[in-house]
Amino acid sequence: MVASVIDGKKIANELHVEIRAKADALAASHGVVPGLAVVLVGEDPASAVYVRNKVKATAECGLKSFEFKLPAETSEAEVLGIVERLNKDPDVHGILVQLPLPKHIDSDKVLGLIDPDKDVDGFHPLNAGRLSVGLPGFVPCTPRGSAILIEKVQPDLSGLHAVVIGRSNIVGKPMAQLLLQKNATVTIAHSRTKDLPAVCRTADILVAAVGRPEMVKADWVKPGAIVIDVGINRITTPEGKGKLVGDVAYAECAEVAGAITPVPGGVGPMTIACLMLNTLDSAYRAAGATV
Ligand SMILES: Nc1nc(=O)c2c([nH]1)NC[C@@H]1CN(c3ccc(C(=O)N[C@@H](CCC(=O)O)C(=O)O)cc3)C=[N+]21
Repeated sequence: MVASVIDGKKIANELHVEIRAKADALAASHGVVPGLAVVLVGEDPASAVYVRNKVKATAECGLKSFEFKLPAETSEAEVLGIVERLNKDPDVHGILVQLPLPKHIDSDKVLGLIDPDKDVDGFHPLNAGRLSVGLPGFVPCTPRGSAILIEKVQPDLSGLHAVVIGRSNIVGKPMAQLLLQKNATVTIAHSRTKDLPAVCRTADILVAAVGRPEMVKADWVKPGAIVIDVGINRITTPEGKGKLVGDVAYAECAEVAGAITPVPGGVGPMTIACLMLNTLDSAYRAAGATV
């Protein structure tokens, strides 16, 4: 079997068009332009692309973008102060504090201070709790984007087994919650899972979110399975060139899977589209308008 390629970039661009229309409608009806504030502390080379793509997407979607680029030695108190200001700013509907933060800053403290109603990353414990009990709230962007991709291929997950490799608060856990909400039978696997390849082979839907380049091999994949690759790893090829690869050995797994996301061009662009979507939702809620 040769897998169909799930084109995350195309689906993300289609979402941008829909978001643009809804943002323009909100501006016309309520005079409100959805605003996203991004706080960056220090220089993380991997985040440069992310920030660039985010700025491009906000423009495409007709959203306002507020950038706060702070030096690595910025104190925790200063970052907390900025978050407090953004919490109060009516032009800001979404706040994203880019992770990882420098070691001298307690990220739990910073994330916990973000107004849950502006927490477009969905990282605040209140939003994590809302997701786990099925209340409306912000869903983290990467799992939300991955769920949209899965739905395009397979709208009905009841009776299907989903295996999520990775148990992070940012991807693995919320991904599992979303799949459960959609009636999949869900296994969360991780580094201590016994015979991980065998567990993965039972998956109708396999989501890899571990941050290990090309860890998932062809013989881990059930023939016909949907494979979602959340990993974005920068590696150096034997020829000394930089290259972006996922957590899935793409070429060999594409020969076994039914559908698979590429890296780049898969989950990454969907993460950004969902950040736009969460910001749009937030602005609609703040304006008391219905999407
Ligand atoms: N508070 C917070 N929220 C985040 O969501 C967050 C974060 N911190 N810190 C950094 C990571 C990383 N991340 C990416 C999202 C999209 C692409 C992306 O668009 N990738 C494209 C292009 C990749 C490329 O060409 O380098 C793709 O996969 O096709 C990459 C990386 C979000 N993160």
